[in-house]
Amino acid sequence: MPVRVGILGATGAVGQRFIQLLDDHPTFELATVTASEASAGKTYREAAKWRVNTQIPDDVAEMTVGETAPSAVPDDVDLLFSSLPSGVAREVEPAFLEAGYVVSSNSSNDRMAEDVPLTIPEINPGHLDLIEIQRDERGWDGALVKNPNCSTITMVPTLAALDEFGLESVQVSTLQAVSGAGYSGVTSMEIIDNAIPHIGGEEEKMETESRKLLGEFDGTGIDLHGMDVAASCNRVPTLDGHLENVFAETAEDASPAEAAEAMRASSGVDLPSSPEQLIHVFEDFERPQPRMDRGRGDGMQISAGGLQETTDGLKYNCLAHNTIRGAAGASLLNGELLVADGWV
Ligand SMILES: NC(=O)C1=CN([C@@H]2O[C@H](COP(=O)(O)OP(=O)(O)OC[C@H]3O[C@@H](n4cnc5c(N)ncnc54)[C@H](OP(=O)(O)O)[C@@H]3O)[C@@H](O)[C@H]2O)C=CC1
Ligand SMILES: N[C@@H](CC(=O)OP(=O)(O)O)C(=O)O
Repeated sequence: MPVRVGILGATGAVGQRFIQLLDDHPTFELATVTASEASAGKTYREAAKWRVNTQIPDDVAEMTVGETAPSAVPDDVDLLFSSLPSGVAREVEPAFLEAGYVVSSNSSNDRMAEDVPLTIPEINPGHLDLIEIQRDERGWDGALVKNPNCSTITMVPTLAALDEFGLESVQVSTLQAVSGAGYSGVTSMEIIDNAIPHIGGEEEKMETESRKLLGEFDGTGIDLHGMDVAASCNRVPTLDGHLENVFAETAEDASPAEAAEAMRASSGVDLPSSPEQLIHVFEDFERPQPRMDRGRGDGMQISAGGLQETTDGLKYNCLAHNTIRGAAGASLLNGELLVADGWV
């Protein structure tokens, strides 16, 4: 039996990626789409300014967009994906949880809440057990699970691999694609022939979310990883794919070859959207590059390269597709884990 799913905020940039990724999904069947009051009542084709590089699936194009309220979602929908602006999500997600829905959300609100799992299925699937605590504390039957920020999720799988040598500190500088800011986020006059050395809130997200993702669940909560993380975030004129330069210090010395081996050993998990190998490591120092490598593993694989020793540790580059592995694909994969683990 397929799992019937819905998308909250389905007309937006990330919502469109959800629709693309759900087309022909082996277990999920898209049953409902919601957006703002301005879109509700229109067909999806009328409401969405479609920007993804595949056609709108015919059945979705003719769906009527619903209001983003539990009363507008059919009772037989088992799982909701949320790609609402975070201010909106903060207000409306609780209503869905109180109504008993399981929500896999990409929006940044509540990612650091103590009772909300922030998960990457290949890295910290056990954190889903926080749902029991969440339900006890909040008194709802639903469940809220978040995926991390797109820049955080690009780096964390590589850090998880290096943690076998005892991660102590990480510095990272990002080169983030314009799609991360949304379709109207930066104007062409701002970004062409330019780079912007600030993305509001992004550095703090990388510094905090990475410690939660690599933290230990002790049965009552998450003990944050003890590493220090410092991030510097930059917007550059690429369309999709965040490239990051990472400097890492570990307690035990790791050579570039040992670090590459640890990264290559990071495997995917047995879920439809997980790649077979989580991290592809290039020997070629000119890779990874956004245009050439963001599509690896259908946009779900992390790429790394340029591994070298520094006086204090290692440096390397990593890359991921920010709207697939960094957004819709990450939520979808969390949804697959929720089903596999029996939460849906
Ligand atoms: N763009 C990206 O690459 C990434 C985005 N994110 C996060 O994902 C979320 C969505 O981003 P993105 O898709 O770019 O945003 P968009 O602005 O493109 O889309 C927002 C969606 O939410 C709906 N919406 C807006 N206001 C309301 C409201 N008051 N009530 C109900 N629905 C509403 C919109 O509907 P309508 O069309 O009717 O206005 C639309 O469907 C954000 O939290 C963002 O920070 C995370 C990682 C990457
Ligand atoms: N801030 C990210 C995209 C984003 O919306 O992140 P978050 O999911 O943390 O809100 C970027 O600009 O590339």
